[in-house]
Amino acid sequence: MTNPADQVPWPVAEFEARLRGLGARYHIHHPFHVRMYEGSLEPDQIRGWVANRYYYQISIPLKDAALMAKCPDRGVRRHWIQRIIDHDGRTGDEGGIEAWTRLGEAVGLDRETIESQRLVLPGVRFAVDAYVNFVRQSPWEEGICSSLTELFAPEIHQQRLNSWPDRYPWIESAGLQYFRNRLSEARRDVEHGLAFTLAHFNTRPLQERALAIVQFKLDVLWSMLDAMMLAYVLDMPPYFTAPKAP
Ligand SMILES: O=C(O)c1cc(C(=O)O)c2c(n1)C(=O)C(=O)c1cc(C(=O)O)[nH]c1-2
Repeated sequence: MTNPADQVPWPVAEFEARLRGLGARYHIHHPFHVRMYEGSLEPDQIRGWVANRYYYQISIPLKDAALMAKCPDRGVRRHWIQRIIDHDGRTGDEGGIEAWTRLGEAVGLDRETIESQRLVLPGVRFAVDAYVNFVRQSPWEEGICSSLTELFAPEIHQQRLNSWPDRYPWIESAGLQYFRNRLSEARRDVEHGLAFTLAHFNTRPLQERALAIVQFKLDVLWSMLDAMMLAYVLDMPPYFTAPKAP
């Protein structure tokens, strides 16, 4: 039998604290990310990360467009459209995907290699696609909730800005502009996404659903780094044990 106390919604402050508590599982704690922060990654490992994360960057506007396409609320769309502009850019402000590509060039990748997606690992592709497909298939309100890992993103961008210049002095500082831009963009996005989630997910089952959605998104981010850890740190890229093609 369910306990009626389990059906009472958490007060908003407690719900918010539970959402924020999921930060303990953010990919900032993944061993690949810890190595990156500590400065112990080799240039090729940094290049692998940037080339793989490119796939996340180009998928985010597809995810945001899918959400907008089914959102009947004009006020929400007015907020959400800014996310697409942030990544795709406009004339005179080339946006996040271009800034990420410049980060790729600053770490020694050429544009063609990044844009070809040749270095994207299957595990990263599957994880990112799972996020886009989740938003395609779910109610738009759940799509908004799934962006809430961005609560924890300013800290991770700031950590990179603090550590990379000392630990990876071979990377030109101009290449880090993406992280600088995201500090304010992520804060603004999450203010809206969090206020919406706290108001909309207002019964206990909905609140529990919201926590499960954010956990799913944490799984996406963690799994991306698992694939990179295996390929670039543990030297076990896909098919490394498979017989060579004749
Ligand atoms: O570098 C990171 O660790 C990181 C994480 C996340 C995130 O938490 O999903 C995003 C970003 N960066 C990011 O730059 C970004 O534009 C972004 C958009 C979203 C989203 O779910 O809509 N997450 C993130």
